[in-house]
Amino acid sequence: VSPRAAPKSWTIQDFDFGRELGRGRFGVVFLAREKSSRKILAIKVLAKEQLHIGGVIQQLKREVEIHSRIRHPHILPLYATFQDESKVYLVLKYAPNGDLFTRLKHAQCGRLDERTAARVMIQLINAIQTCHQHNVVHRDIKPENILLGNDDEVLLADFGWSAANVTAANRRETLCGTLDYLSPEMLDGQKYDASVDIWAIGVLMFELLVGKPAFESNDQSQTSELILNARYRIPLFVSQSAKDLIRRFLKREPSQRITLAEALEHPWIVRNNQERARNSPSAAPRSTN
Ligand SMILES: COCCOc1ccc2cc1OCC(=O)N(C)CCCNCc1c[nH]c3ncnc(c13)N2
Repeated sequence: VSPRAAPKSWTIQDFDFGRELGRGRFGVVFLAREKSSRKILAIKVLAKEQLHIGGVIQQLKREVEIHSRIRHPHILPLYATFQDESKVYLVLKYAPNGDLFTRLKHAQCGRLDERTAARVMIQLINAIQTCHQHNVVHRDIKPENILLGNDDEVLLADFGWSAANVTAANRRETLCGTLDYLSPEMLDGQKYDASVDIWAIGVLMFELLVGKPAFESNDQSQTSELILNARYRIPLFVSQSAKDLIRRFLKREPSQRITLAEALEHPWIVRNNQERARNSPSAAPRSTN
């Protein structure tokens, strides 16, 4: 029996690099084409020096191990990794419609209509449910990490934080970004579990429908205060059904939060994801007026 071919290890010579797609905490993502297959891809380039300073080498190893293990239609596939003396390269599927953060920024009044938001939510909930079934807590659900493939299919990226059991303290320091998605229990350094992702999904749902995160304010201590008291206001233009679901995600007490399975049954999700029956014989006769 011929020995199993060892998976080919790539070098940067195997790729033509294109434009920069975006910058994350520790890396830059480029559009790229693999030379022999001419396949279009995304390559995230991480500087070892930065990773070492950030003390996230172990985390990245765990991220890669998780990412190559979990396959799901709404989780961005990680095809391969390779490195040279100063960089680590992640070879990923290319999401041609960018990320949700950019999409929101350019959307009409910075928010999505309820039907579009519900279609994003159902895919995201399914992706997070799969992570939880693999005992992985994502921990960094936010619009920048939600990519859009063809016809707005959701592709969840960056399990960068899923590895660490970072305590809230050093997470706050290392988290140069926003506190907006942190759950109350993470903020006040209590032990936490997968329900931190359910909280974050609630913050995301609020942001898709309102155009800004639920606890946004002009300084971090005010944001922390609002999160710790689960204090937020949903504007009047949000439907009652959507309001109800947001409230069930954003319960201060983790054990009281709606489960992902229950969320998939919520009327707001079900109603907004029903394929509109188009003149199919079973469709109820449309009123003629
Ligand atoms: C440890 O890292 C694990 C992998 O993390 C990522 C893989 C791929 C990513 C983004 C990832 O993390 C988040 C991040 O780097 N940004 C927020 C900046 C770039 C935003 N995406 C831009 C983008 C547009 N079309 C894309 N097609 C595929 N991947 C993309 C993008 N980005």
